Amino acid sequence: MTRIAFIGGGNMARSLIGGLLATGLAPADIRVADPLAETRERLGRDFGVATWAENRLAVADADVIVLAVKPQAMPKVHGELRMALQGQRPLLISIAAGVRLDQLERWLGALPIVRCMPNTPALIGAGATGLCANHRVSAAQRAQAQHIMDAVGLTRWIDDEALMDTVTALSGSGPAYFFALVEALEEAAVAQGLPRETARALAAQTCLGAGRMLEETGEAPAELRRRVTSPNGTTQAALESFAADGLPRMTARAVAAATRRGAELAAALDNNGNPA
Ligand SMILES: NC(=O)C1=CN([C@@H]2O[C@H](COP(=O)(O)OP(=O)(O)OC[C@H]3O[C@@H](n4cnc5c(N)ncnc54)[C@H](OP(=O)(O)O)[C@@H]3O)[C@@H](O)[C@H]2O)C=CC1
Ligand SMILES: O=C(O)[C@@H]1CCC=N1
Repeated sequence: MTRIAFIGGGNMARSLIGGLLATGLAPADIRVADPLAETRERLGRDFGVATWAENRLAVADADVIVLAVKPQAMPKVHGELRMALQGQRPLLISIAAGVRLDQLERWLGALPIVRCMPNTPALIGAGATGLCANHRVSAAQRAQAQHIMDAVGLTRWIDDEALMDTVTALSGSGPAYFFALVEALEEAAVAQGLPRETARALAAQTCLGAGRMLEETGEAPAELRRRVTSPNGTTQAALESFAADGLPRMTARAVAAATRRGAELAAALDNNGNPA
């Protein structure tokens, strides 16, 4: 039995808790700390997990602690946890964007730490998570972290921590890019006269269908794209328009901006955990 304590009960904690419970983990093995009474009540109601207002109470006797707060909340959290964790040696899992392993060690002590970058589809078991461990993480703890993240979707270990900001920019933020594309497709179709509900349903199902084809056929995206694109047909007209408007360059710039932002979030915390 693994007791997992979540620090922060927001969007990502909800996604992970929902996914873990769906795989059979007992609600009694999950505890959550969040400052907001309303958030705690909702977690208790929706998932049947125990909640606390104080972080130190939630982490007592936890085997795994998941830090699920915004990077900006880290200074407060590490101040509260450092004392509480004296004499305890849990596995720490941080999902905070940008925050580096060396920073977490400096703030929380020489603990085994896995830095993860999941995404919100974890809520429906379709998450994608990159994981990166410090040298204190044992093989058993590595398996433990992977087990938790496997419960909510696909996992990949990232050996070079510097690439975790890239993972964040790709799959951490990525669901929002696809939602934005579905929104844009919906708007384009509505502008041409399609009823909104129909436009949204067709756009969303197309996104789902394309994703499932990638997964189920194992074909390269370029090959699947080629099969949709009849010579001189409608798809070719649209793809040429995308190319003329610089879709690959736009995408590369967006991913670079998100990657940079991850590093900035960490740099802002470098002053002993306090915002610079
Ligand atoms: N959202 C996403 O798609 C992803 C997010 N992440 C990372 O996950 C982390 C959480 O993001 P997300 O779930 O979206 O954020 P949320 O704001 O939804 O959740 C964070 C929660 O932590 C609570 N909190 C704030 N301060 C403390 C504290 N001192 N102790 C305990 N809890 C506290 C917040 O309460 P209150 O609201 O009252 O401040 C809030 O309920 C971030 O670091 C983010 O980078 C990673 C992958 C994907
Ligand atoms: O936008 C953010 O900073 C977080 C990290 C990845 C997804 N959401």
